[in-house]
Parts: sequence; structure tokens; C-alpha cells
Amino acid sequence: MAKLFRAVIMGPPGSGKGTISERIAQSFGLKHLSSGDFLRENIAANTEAGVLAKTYIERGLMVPDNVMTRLLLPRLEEMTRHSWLMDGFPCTLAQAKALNSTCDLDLVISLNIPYETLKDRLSDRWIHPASGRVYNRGFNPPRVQGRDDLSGEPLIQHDNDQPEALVARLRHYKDVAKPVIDLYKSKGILHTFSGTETDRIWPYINSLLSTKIPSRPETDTQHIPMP
Ligand SMILES: Nc1nc2c(ncn2[C@@H]2O[C@H](COP(=O)(O)OP(=O)(O)OP(=O)(O)O)[C@@H](O)[C@H]2O)c(=O)[nH]1
Ligand SMILES: Nc1ncnc2c1ncn2[C@@H]1O[C@H](COP(=O)(O)OP(=O)(O)O)[C@@H](O)[C@H]1O
Repeated sequence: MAKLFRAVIMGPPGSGKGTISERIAQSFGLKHLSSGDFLRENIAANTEAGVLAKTYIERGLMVPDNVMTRLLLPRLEEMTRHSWLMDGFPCTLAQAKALNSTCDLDLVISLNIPYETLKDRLSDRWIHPASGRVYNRGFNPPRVQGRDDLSGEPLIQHDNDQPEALVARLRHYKDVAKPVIDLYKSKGILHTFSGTETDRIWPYINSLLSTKIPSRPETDTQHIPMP
């Protein structure tokens, strides 16, 4: 069996982690894992961790490190047969250290996007809450305005995507991400991409990954379901 590939994508809110992760998953057949999706699944299933996490998310707070690691690390340990790309975890140094003790990462992608760009994107971000599907009126609009493409259900905007809340979220991201980025830099696995447009950044990420993972064969395009 080919060697498994394990990668993490980091970046401030709105930097395009979700958008780029989907492209990586499609092009290279990695499983796209998202901390936000794991949390939403646990909340929907009323698990102990989900009930606890909900109380933080509802208040716009980060979920405590021990809840995140208890939730995610066992799921990652189970993934012995698939290469994966994790989006949204680790967020803090404590999470990164816990992940380190569970697995060896091959690569970390860090997105470096100017504040003005983030502000513009997020103030125009529309979300389908049930699935986490994300739209942007200019970049990837829904087929019918205000409606999810697959379910037809209404799209919503997050209060914390508005400029006032965004400044605080970005400051917080910078503070907590810095030691994580430094850790991965010191391990020699950090690759930083800067720019204002996902479509301009993507070719660089694509060619970096092409040197590390074989491209997905044309015929093998089916979606791999979550375990
Ligand atoms: N205009 C524009 N919008 C983009 C571009 N790339 C992504 N977006 C949109 O910007 C918003 C944020 O992108 P996401 O992929 O959700 O970013 P994220 O880093 O996962 O964000 P968080 O989930 O908040 O951490 C979405 O509405 C995207 O559709 C781009 O190059 N240009
Ligand atoms: N690694 C993490 N550590 C702590 N909390 C997290 C983590 N990932 C996600 N969360 C929590 O889950 C919420 C939803 O995450 P996500 O879907 O990535 O969206 P966003 O960051 O855009 O709100 C976050 O606002 C945060 O409260």
C-alpha cells in the first residue's frame, strides 16, 4: 500500500481553508476532515463532547483544547487506511502538541491573506448550516440566491463574520496560531502561501502536492464517505 499522507491546513477565518481543502481532496483523493464538521456532527448526535462543545460555540468561543483533542484524536487514530487533510485543527499549541504525539504530519499549509480581503469575503459569506456548505456572492454564488444548491434550504450569515467581530477573531487567530506555525516551521514541514485570490494560490499548492502525492487517476473520482 502507498504511504499514507497526512496534512494540515491553517489560516485565519475566511482565508479559504475549506475551499482549498475541497480542491485538494478532489485532486489528490485525500479525505478532507474539518474540525467544524466534526463538532457539528457531534452536536447533531448529542454526544457528550457535542453537548459540551455547543455551549462554547453558541457563545462564539473556541472549544477547550481537552474537548477538541478527546473528540478528534481517536477519529484520526482510526484513519489507518486513508490519507487525510485536516482543516481547523490544530488551532492552538496544546492541540498541536497533542496531535504530534498521535501522528507524524507530512506537510502543513499555512494561508497568509490580507485583512481587507478577509473582511470583504466574510461579509459576503453565506452558509448552509445543516451541511456546512459555503457560498460567496461573487466567488461561488449559489445557483438560486439565498438557497443551498443541493437541498434548496435557506442560507444564513454568521454574526461573527461581520467586520466588528472579525477584527477580534483575527487578532485571536494571530496570537494562538503563531506558536503553532513556529513549531511546524522548526520541523521543516511548513509551506506558506500568500495572496488575495484562491484561484491564484491554488496552482502553487497543486504543484507542491504533486511533488509529494501522486495525482488522482481520472477514473477514481468517487467521494469517499466518512467512516
Ligand atoms: N472573492 C473571493 N472569495 C473567496 C475566494 N476564496 C474563497 N472565497 C470565499 O471566501 C469565504 C471564506 O472561504 P472558506 O473556504 O470558507 O474559508 P475558511 O478559511 O475555511 O474560513 P473559516 O471556516 O472561517 O475558518 C467563502 O465565502 C468562500 O466562498 C477568493 O479567491 N475570492
Ligand atoms: N481546533 C479548534 N479548537 C477550538 N475550537 C474549535 C476548533 N475548530 C473549530 N472550533 C469551534 O467550532 C466553531 C466552528 O468551526 P468552523 O466550522 O471551523 O467555523 P468558523 O471558525 O468559521 O466559525 C468555531 O467557531 C470554534 O468555536
